[in-house]
This record gives sequence, structure tokens and C-alpha cells, in this order.
Amino acid sequence: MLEAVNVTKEFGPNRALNGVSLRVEAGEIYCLLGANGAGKTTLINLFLNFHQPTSGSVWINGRDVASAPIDTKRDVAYIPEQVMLYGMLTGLENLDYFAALATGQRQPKDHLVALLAEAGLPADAVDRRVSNYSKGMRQKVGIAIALAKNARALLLDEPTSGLDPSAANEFSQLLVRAQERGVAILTTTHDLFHAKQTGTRVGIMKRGNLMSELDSADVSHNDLEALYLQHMRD
Ligand SMILES: Nc1ncnc2c1ncn2[C@@H]1O[C@H](COP(=O)(O)OP(=O)(O)OP(=O)(O)O)[C@@H](O)[C@H]1O
Repeated sequence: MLEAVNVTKEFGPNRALNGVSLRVEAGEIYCLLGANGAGKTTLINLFLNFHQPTSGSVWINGRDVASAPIDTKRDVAYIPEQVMLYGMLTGLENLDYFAALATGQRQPKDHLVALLAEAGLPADAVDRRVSNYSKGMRQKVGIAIALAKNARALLLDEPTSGLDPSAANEFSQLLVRAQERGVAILTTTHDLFHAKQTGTRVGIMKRGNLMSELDSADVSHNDLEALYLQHMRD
């Protein structure tokens, strides 16, 4: 479970988050929408302890990130927009390295290969250098690293940006599979369609404030778009 409690974050005179509270339960996909600079990435970064809140607190599985930064990091996997991998290594070698880094132990090769398959990486790519991978393939290695960690919470920052519709759809299905295993998922996106389609809940942010929260089942694509545009105009 991921929770932000009345979080404010200031960078000098700039208030990036203004008293934001939200909760993502196990088995939920919470999609954060908002214009550039709304504060979405800042919120994700607080959960990762990349920054600390100016006031308020962020919690992962009932533990305050500021008080237990190491333990909370173990419980969470993170997939950024650009998954950083070693281009000279193959997908399998990258997974081997980063999974060992995340878990403190190396995992058997057949298990790693199975994780890459589960993440949707084509079998003939497993032993190819990552420098030749497409963005979607790099994302899949990122997913496999997250799967290897077996984390109960997943944070994603614009994971589908730059993916073609078919790759984005494949990615969404992976998220749904993680959700079905009870993972709490918080993702930022600019893609309203993806938010409505994949998210169980949608939050709309504007200038550091969480303006609206909706259950995606309760809102049509058109209504979500209208609400989003209305917030952007106001
Ligand atoms: N490390 C930082 N130092 C100073 N200001 C920052 C820092 N990180 C973010 N900000 C500021 O905080 C505000 C929120 O930025 P943030 O990156 O969280 O927005 P965002 O909603 O993720 O935007 P985008 O959709 O463009 O990724 C912006 O005004 C940004 O300039």
C-alpha cells in the first residue's frame, strides 16, 4: 500500500506539491494525470526517497519512508520513463546484474529467462545487446527487474510515453497482471485513454494540488477528458 499524507514539497520558493493526500491499496492501479509541472514526478520521487517532503509524510506498506528509507525501498520497484540499462550487456545480463543489486542475491538463469518471457521480451532478444533494443524492449527488461524484486508496490513515471499503441497496450496488460497479484501500482501518465483503460483510480493534479480523484469504472472516456480539460482551463 502506498500513501501520501498531506504532503507539501517546496524547492526554494517553488511549491511543487501543496498538501497532497492519496492512497493506493494493494491490487489498485492509480493513474496520476496532470499538465507538465503539476507535481506528479515529485510525488513519485518522494516515495523513492529521492527527495524528502517539506511537510507531511509518505508511507509504503505502513512504514514511513523518511523513518525507514532502506526497508521501504525493498518493498517498492520503480520503472522510470527511460529505463537505464548497460548497452554493452544483453537483456539477460542486465537483468542478472540489476536483480542481484535489488535483492542482494543472484537468481538462477532459467528463472531470469522466465521473467524476461513473462515481461514479454521476445526470446531471440534475450541474449542480444541492449544497445540495439527499442524503447519498448528496454521497458520490458525494466518490468522483468521489477518482477525479480517481487515488490509489493510499483511506481512508474510515464511508462508508456513514446511506446507505439501495441507496445503500450502490452505494457498495460503487464500492469494488470501485477495488479491481479495484489501489487499496489502508482503511475503518472499524460495518456487519458491509458488512465481510463488500465487504471482502477485516476487522480488529476494541477500546480501541486490533487484536484479530483475518480474510480475509472464510474467515468466514461469523454467525461474524464472533459473533466481533465476543465481543470486545465480553470
Ligand atoms: N529537483 C528540483 N529542483 C527544483 N525544482 C524542481 C525539482 N523537481 C521538480 N521541480 C519543480 O517542481 C514542479 C513540479 O515538477 P514535476 O516534475 O513534479 O512535474 P510533473 O507533473 O511530473 O511534470 P511532467 O509532466 O512535465 O513530467 C515544477 O515546477 C518543477 O520545475
